[in-house]
Amino acid sequence: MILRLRDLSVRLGGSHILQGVTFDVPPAGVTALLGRNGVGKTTTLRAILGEVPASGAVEFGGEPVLGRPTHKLVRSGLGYVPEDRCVFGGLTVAENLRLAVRGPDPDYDTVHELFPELRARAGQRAGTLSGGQQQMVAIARVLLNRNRLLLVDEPTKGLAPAVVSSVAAVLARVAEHVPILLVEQNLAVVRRLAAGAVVLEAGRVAWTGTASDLLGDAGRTRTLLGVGRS
Ligand SMILES: Nc1ncnc2c1ncn2[C@@H]1O[C@H](COP(=O)(O)OP(=O)(O)OP(=O)(O)O)[C@@H](O)[C@H]1O
Repeated sequence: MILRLRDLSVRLGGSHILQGVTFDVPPAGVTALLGRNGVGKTTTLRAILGEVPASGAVEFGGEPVLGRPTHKLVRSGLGYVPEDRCVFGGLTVAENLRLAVRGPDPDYDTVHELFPELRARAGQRAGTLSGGQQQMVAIARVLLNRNRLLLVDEPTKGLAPAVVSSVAAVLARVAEHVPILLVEQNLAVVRRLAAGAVVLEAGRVAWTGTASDLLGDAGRTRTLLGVGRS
């Protein structure tokens, strides 16, 4: 397993947000982290990254990492694509990418192959890009560096269907080389990308299994996620 969470608990603002989250992420493919709004998916990613104080245990690549500073985790190969994308709107696409480079040998080949449009728009200010193009910048940024795991938070949120499909296609290609823990509300995207699924409910793991077992059972999907088949 590339990532193991054991009894992860987070208290924020007087609320017990994560109440003992335990699951594993295998070293290949996409694992979906699912659940209704507000169950603690983003908080789980942020706790793994050390962005919020947490108790319990997190093992990344076999090493205990809970409490390690975020920048050290990122440097050790944990890539994060946050939900709000966090591109620097006043800087160009090329500058946004350059700022993300960590090592001496950034992988621009992969980035240019996956995102030819970003090369064409290298001089455009990122703030003037569409939401989908900004998401591409956010994903491209982590791919410049070698990662052992990517945490990707709702990459298709707010995007038009055709753009959702291109983001999913890019993530499918990325997942051929690096495992992804993916928070995603769009179940068609989950069905297309994810092998495993972990469902949170009120700060706990309510279900784990294969994505096809989850999504192939309309009753289970409705009970756990509050939605019908998409
Ligand atoms: N810094 C904070 N202080 C207090 N409460 C917080 C804080 N951050 C998150 N929460 C609360 O923790 C709960 C879980 O939030 P989180 O963003 O992890 O949920 P989520 O499953 O990612 O939701 P969504 O699908 O809506 O993005 C929510 O009730 C949220 O309001």
